[in-house]
Amino acid sequence: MASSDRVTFRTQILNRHLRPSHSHTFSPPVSVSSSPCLSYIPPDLTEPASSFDTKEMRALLDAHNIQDRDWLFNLMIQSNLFNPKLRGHRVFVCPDYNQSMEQQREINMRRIEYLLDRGVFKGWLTDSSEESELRKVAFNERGVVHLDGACVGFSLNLLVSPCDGLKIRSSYPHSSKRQVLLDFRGGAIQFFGTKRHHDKWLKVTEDLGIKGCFSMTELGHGSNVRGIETVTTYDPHTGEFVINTPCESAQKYWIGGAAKHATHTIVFSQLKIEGKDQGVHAFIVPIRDSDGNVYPNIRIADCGHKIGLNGVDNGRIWFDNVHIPRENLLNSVADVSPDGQYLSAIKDPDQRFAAFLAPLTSGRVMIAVTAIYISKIGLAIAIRYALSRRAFSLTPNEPEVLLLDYPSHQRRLFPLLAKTYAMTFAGNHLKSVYVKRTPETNKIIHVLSSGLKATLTWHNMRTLQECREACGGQGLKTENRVGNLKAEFDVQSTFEGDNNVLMQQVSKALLGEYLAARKQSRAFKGLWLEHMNEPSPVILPQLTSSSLRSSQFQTDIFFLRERDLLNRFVAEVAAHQKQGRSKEHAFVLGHLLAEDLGRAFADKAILLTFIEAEANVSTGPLKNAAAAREEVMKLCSELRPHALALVSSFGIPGAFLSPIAFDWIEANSWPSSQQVP
Ligand SMILES: Cc1cc2nc3c(=O)[nH]c(=O)nc-3n(C[C@H](O)[C@H](O)[C@H](O)COP(=O)(O)OP(=O)(O)OC[C@H]3O[C@@H](n4cnc5c(N)ncnc54)[C@H](O)[C@@H]3O)c2cc1C
Repeated sequence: MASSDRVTFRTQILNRHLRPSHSHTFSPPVSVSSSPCLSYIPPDLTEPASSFDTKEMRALLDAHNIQDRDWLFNLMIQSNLFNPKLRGHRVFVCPDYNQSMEQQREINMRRIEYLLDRGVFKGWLTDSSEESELRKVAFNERGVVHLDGACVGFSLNLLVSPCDGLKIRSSYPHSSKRQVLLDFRGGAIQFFGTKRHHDKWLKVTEDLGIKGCFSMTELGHGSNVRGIETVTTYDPHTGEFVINTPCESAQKYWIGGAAKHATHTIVFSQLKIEGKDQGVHAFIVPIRDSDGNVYPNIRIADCGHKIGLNGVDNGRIWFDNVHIPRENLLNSVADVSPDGQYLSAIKDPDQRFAAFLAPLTSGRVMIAVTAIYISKIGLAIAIRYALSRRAFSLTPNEPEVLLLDYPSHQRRLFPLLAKTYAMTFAGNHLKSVYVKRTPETNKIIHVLSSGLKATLTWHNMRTLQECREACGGQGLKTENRVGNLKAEFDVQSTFEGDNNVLMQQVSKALLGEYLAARKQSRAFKGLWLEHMNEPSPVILPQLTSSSLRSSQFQTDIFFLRERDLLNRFVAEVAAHQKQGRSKEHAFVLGHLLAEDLGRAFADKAILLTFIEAEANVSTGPLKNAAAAREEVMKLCSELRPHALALVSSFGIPGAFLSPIAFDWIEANSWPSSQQVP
């Protein structure tokens, strides 16, 4: 077709679209007569009378700062920035899903400023009391519930604390916009700095006088923080550090807040003093002026559009011999004197690195607990939908069956609901040990937050996928949120410590304690391994419904699993050592067992915290698959009458269902008690 013909052809098509001929116009029917297919009765979703009070249940689940959470929500619904919507006499806030990436980034900033003006971030960085920390967590949870990724923007990235990118590794704080900007991801300044940094930087950051970001990851090194290639040297003549990106793989990558808004960053870099490499250290580096102009010798590029979390402006940064004052070294673990001497009380580089990264747990704590809130959103949506949607009649001319009355639908959603309920208590426990942290509890917080972050975020993604499918085609609509939540929160399994790498850290810590206790012939202490001091639990061959539901049985089986994995790992490595094949096989085994052991630890932690929270937990894992299925269906039918009240408070009444059971039922790989050493 000649180009002029093509133009004519296109013009005709456009013309037809814009001015449709009469014959192509869709005319709605003049009147819609009543017909059976229109006798749809909307579901009655008023809160049902149930055997428990949903307000009390919410208090139990949220556990703290209930009024603060409601106060924050009220602030949000008073501003159009949060897109409030009235539906059925209730106000909801949700993101505007039609915004471009640029619009999402800008509105996030304006939301943060709006909340800042109303005192939401008061004391965010300057008040480290237990109450203040719990308030922060509550705000994060509340924000996440209502804003999807935009809230991540609000909640995790903007404030300079250790939460947005905190990967532990591996560790940098995970990222929401608030966390990035206000927290410098995970309170890096609080944790890595000393008084001189606290006095100078915390208040101004809290007031958004400067906006921080957290530059740990590089193009070439993510989980492996020790391998980063940015290099910093010290010039005693000027009293300045000089930061350099020596090669392309050393460019900082994924830095939340860097692409547009951040004025300062914390750069993680190798420190070289007089030619000697002293390992990874952190420095405060100004990158932009308050008008947004990037400083000389710094180059910044945008990471571009992502599958989710587009309210966060992730960027790449290169440093070309950038000079900063000596005082900008965050010196909690090591310092450099004006004449260029490297000073640290910790001589061993491995220990120094561990001490350096140890405080970066807040991001993981925050991610673990918010993941549970996201699961709650998905479940509330899917279960409410299943109480309104009908499909197929069992007998002709009878009403169609509610989705939630199908046993298969119950089997899909209720175990996830029950697990989410149980995991809430694990999350609450994690928060409480975190806010009460002392140097002695650092190790258990590291292990617990790693195991729970991985387990809860994996659970969240699995839950959202099931909820999406349970809503059928409606699950695909962005405004129904579930699909969008999948995209926004998928990254939780990667940042703040990749889940698989975190599980390796958990198993490494458990094995370390196991080997030390065995070598020194001492009792197990810490890391919740004290059960190993007792004789191995014996699982009875005949399991009944009541024994399955007893908390004794459930704890026994979890203890047994952990004991079995530890014993097996050590025995197998020893056997390979004998055969002179130690290293490679230990490496392979370590990797294969690491995740199992990490999961075993996290499941045990969830169960124990659940039991502690609920006096009479029952139900449990089954070895016999047929009996297991029967038991699960029984439990589902017990849960069914309460389903709506449950999602209204995100809980289940009493304690008749132990969610963890379902994992066990599905996994037929459990060794019999006879096989356990
Ligand atoms: C949206 C987003 C925001 C981010 N924000 C920030 C930020 O603000 N600041 C910042 O510094 N970083 C940030 N990051 C980076 C993030 O922390 C890293 O992506 C993460 O640590 C993983 O590193 P990586 O991408 O290099 O993956 P890799 O480390 O390359 O891992 C890739 C895969 O290999 C596996 N793997 C790696 N090592 C091992 C091993 N030893 N054994 C077995 N398997 C292994 C992992 O499990 C993973 O599946 C962000 C990332 C994203 C996506």
